[in-house]
Amino acid sequence: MSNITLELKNISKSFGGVKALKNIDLKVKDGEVLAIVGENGAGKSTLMKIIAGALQPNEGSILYKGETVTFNTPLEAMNKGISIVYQEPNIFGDMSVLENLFIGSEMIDKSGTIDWDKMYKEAIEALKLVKLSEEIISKRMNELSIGTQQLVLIARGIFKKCKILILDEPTSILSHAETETLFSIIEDLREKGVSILYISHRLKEIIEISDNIVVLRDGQITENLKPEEASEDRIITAMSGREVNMDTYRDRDLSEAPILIDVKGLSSLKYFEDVSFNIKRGQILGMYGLVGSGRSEVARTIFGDLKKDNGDIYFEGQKIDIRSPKEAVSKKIFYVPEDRGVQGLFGLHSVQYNMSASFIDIFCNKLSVIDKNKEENTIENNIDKYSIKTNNMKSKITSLSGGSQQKVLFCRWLLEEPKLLILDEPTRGIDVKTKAEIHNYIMDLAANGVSVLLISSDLPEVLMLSDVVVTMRQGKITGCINREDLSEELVLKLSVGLND
Ligand SMILES: Nc1ncnc2c1ncn2[C@@H]1O[C@H](COP(=O)(O)OP(=O)(O)OP(=O)(O)O)[C@@H](O)[C@H]1O
Repeated sequence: MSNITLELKNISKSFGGVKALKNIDLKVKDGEVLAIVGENGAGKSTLMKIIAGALQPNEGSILYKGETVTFNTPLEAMNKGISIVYQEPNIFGDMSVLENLFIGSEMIDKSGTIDWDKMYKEAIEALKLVKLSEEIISKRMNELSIGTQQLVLIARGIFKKCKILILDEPTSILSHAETETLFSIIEDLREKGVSILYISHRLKEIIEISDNIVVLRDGQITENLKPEEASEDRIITAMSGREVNMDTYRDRDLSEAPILIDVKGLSSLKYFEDVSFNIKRGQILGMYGLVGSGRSEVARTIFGDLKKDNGDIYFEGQKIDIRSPKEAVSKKIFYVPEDRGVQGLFGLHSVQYNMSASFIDIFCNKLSVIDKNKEENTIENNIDKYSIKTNNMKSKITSLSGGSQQKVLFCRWLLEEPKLLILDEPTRGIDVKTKAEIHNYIMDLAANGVSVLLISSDLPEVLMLSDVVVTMRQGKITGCINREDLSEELVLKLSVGLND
């Protein structure tokens, strides 16, 4: 058939003993939006990396526009019209948007020097495709929000003869408005005949935008669904092979619960100002705001990772002055950060090291010697409990799928029981089944008296788990809504300033 852009035949890929993909057959049509779903570690990213030339299969062949091809590098694939945009923006932060757009494919004039004028003109066109203004062209990438960085990378992927665009979990870091923009970009591309391969754990959006849904489980395709026949439950069952209970919130009466932490007029002037809220014992306080609203910085200040300029924090009724994360941890305030790659994980180390890094002393005997058996049994149990896909606990953390890395980080902070657990985007990149498990786990912790500060851009998650929601905008608190008054509309209005 002439309208098949890409065909994979019998593709397999192993990493050591892990068979990441087994005999994959897949066809992608012109202008098709094909969603790829699966649990963490199912093989989605590996499959996409093979199509984009970042990995080579052990077996099988790829036909692109009817011809058998081998891509040895992503640049080779990109030059043929296949681009990939990864989940975590792969940027050169100190370089300009212009430089990032052209890195590796700079334009050279007749005299052999870089033709900045020509590149600038093309950059304007490229940014138009993703609805970004040319004003950002000279800015450094790390001056932009993470969502805008992602859109710049999408612009880089599509503005030159793009035939296939692969998006690996694009919306997990995009704001509501940026997600809407992305969907309209996808619509434009579909009309131009560009095929989109779209990985996401957000099933609602998949049903909304895709033409077909392919379900991967343990490296194999288990189902091929049309969105009109694919309810969220059906997809989840296909992904996990069993039904998952997504119903989480349990009503609790917290009227008598004492206040654990009382934040009064807290400011860190570069990021936020005059922030006040309190969290009771066993209460989940959701903090919602657009990227850049100052939510993570509030969390980092409470954790002693950023310096406060003004305001007070009372913890268990006592005024405290936390000047380092170490002091916070000693008070049983734990923080699972947003950006696992930069802030959370030790990339050169094993799963074991990464899981026990913060609380190694709990495995020590009276002589302060690490009881290896105790440590390894605990790690093994967690790997099992959270279905972390890894060869074994000695594997390097970076060999795990994104979702499994996140689970390791989460487990690390639950080795000891916190009093206040700060979770910054706890389920970003986590599959629906594990997400439901983590939600249940958060509810269990709260039921046992742990207070939770939940920062999340996943509005349904915030609405489902929180007893109270605080909204932030441009470094200020714009609202505090009790559970009985919560609605998606109200939270969004307050976080974009429509209630001003
Ligand atoms: N470079 C690597 N070295 C060793 N194992 C790897 C490597 N890359 C992936 N794997 C393994 O291959 C399997 C599939 O991983 P992959 O990243 O493709 O999953 P995924 O479906 O994209 O998961 P997620 O949703 O968590 O991102 C996992 O078991 C993972 O640990």
